[in-house]
Amino acid sequence: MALPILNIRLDLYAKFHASSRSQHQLHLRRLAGLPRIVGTARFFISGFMIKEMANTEDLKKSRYGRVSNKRKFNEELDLSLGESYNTINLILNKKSNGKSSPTVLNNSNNGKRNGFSIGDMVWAKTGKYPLWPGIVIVDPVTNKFTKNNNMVPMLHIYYCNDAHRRNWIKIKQIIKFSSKNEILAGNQKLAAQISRSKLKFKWNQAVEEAECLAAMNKDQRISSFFADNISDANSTLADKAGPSTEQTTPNQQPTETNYNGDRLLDGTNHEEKMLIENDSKKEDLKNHPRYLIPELCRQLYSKGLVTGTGGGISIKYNDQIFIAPSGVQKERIQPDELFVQNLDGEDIIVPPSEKNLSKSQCTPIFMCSYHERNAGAVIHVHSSKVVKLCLLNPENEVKITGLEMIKGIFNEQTKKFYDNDEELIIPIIENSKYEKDLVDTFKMALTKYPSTSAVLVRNHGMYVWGSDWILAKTQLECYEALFKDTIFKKLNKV
Ligand SMILES: CSC[C@@H](O)[C@@H](O)C(=O)COP(=O)(O)O
Ligand SMILES: [Zn+2]
Repeated sequence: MALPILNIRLDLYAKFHASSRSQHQLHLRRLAGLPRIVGTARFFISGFMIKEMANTEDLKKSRYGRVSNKRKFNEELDLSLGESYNTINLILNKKSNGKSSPTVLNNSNNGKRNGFSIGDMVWAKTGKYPLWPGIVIVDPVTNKFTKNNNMVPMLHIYYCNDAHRRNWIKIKQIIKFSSKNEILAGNQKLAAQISRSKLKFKWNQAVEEAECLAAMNKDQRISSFFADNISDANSTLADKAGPSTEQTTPNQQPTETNYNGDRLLDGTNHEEKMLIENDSKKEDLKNHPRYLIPELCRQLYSKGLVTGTGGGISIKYNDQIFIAPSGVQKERIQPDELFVQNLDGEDIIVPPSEKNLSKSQCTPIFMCSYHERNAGAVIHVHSSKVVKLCLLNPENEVKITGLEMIKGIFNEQTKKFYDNDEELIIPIIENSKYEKDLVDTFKMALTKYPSTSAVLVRNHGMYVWGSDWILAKTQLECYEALFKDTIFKKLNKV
């Protein structure tokens, strides 16, 4: 089984890349050759998966209320809360409520639709499946928990004991959750359907899970639900499909008949299909800044670029600016420790108050990059290569020629990547006591060097940005390689 799974994953990954049309990715393939780039990113993604798989063991041991893997617990919880901000109008108190969850700062209405709101336990009826328990949670793709489909109100439901599956359901097919005894007592048809259903065992487990979840408050419920379902997603691939298999992907809704045969039209069998769906959902989640920032910080730390609490990252996501906390070990950042603000600098979500965190001191520079350069992500690193290069280069700019990696740098003025025979000029600004005091000279450098995608700060490090986090990261890698070779050239006068 290991090989087919691996192939499906690599295939998914290849599809992900093939569908990417962004200019810089095409360019990078040209620059470095597809295998190398794919290899690097594959390493990144497979590393993530290996970690997830390793975590699964811990999670499996602990169903309900017994979350043994705190990191995964928090990641899942925080993502749902973070993403919910845009549209759900969730009221959460600005003050600490004593729970470890990020605080959504929003004072709009009560976020109910036909009496349902995020975190509500429900019974949902879909297709031929028996009434199935689930939770109302936002769709991670659209950030909404409710929508209209041809004027018909729908809710987005995640199902219990169904491998983290979800779909949109008409509200008229949903009722408030009640216990197993109550629902069966009032519904003889359901009792009969369950007794002869192949899904009987799975349904009973789902109900058991739902009853445990129903006893929790909404925050605990959502986090516990995701913690358990991650383990399910990895451990029950051979299970029969549950209720969500009719329309597991919001935009593309497979019909029931897709799942009736052993082998589907695209050549995959039922188990493979389930695996692909699970993986593609994880793909959505992995590209969320709540996952990306901690993950990228760990990678940068391992390269010595954000050590001793220095450096940081910010990513823009649907006009929300995610920012790492200040003065913490950057390789240990948890998803709930991120700050989220809008482009005007107003806080949207802040970490739990008991964590006593403050926003990165680099925030003014991050914001400057968003406003002045329409960046999608900004990375600040304390690069020893930058420090050395600035020592060897007292001018207020560094010029680099004749190196292949120049092709990985995007010229912000021409909107094209450099060619390797072009001269790359990167501005250097002087360091200051506080990061915020760099803003004026940083801005001046942006004006003076409209082509640049990085600013070096003497004796300190650099800021590098890109239209998205991938370009910010790959340019950082190219700059680091260029600086290493330029230092060598300067030292050896070649
Ligand atoms: C080692 S202290 C470094 C800080 O002064 C600053 O330069 C920095 O890069 C990190 O700022 P932070 O506020 O932790 O995000
Ligand atoms: Zn710094």
